[in-house]
Amino acid sequence: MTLTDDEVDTQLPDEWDRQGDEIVRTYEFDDYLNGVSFASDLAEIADEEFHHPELIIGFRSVEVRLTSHEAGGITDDDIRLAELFDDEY
Ligand SMILES: C[C@H](O)[C@H](O)[C@H]1CNC2=NC(N)=NC(=O)C2=N1
Repeated sequence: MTLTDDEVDTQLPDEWDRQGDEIVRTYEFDDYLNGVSFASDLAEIADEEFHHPELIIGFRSVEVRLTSHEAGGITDDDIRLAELFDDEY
């Protein structure tokens, strides 16, 4: 279920980092409300996919953290969501 370290390294989209059992990207915006709107867009995608990130909304940024809680690590679901989120940005 969880990906191997090599699989994570090769499948992780370019702008994302691995931090332990999570993959992380921080998206930057020109103003606060654009970030909030983007976070809301991601929430819609997450609900459709039934796989939910942690979203940290900053002044002009949205930090996105993905992990697969039930599997206890990083899975294909996390990689898929990262790609869908990048398409939304
Ligand atoms: C019951 C469990 O919460 C659900 O199966 C889904 C909901 N969204 C989820 N989101 C994430 N990130 N990991 C999960 O394991 C997960 N499980």
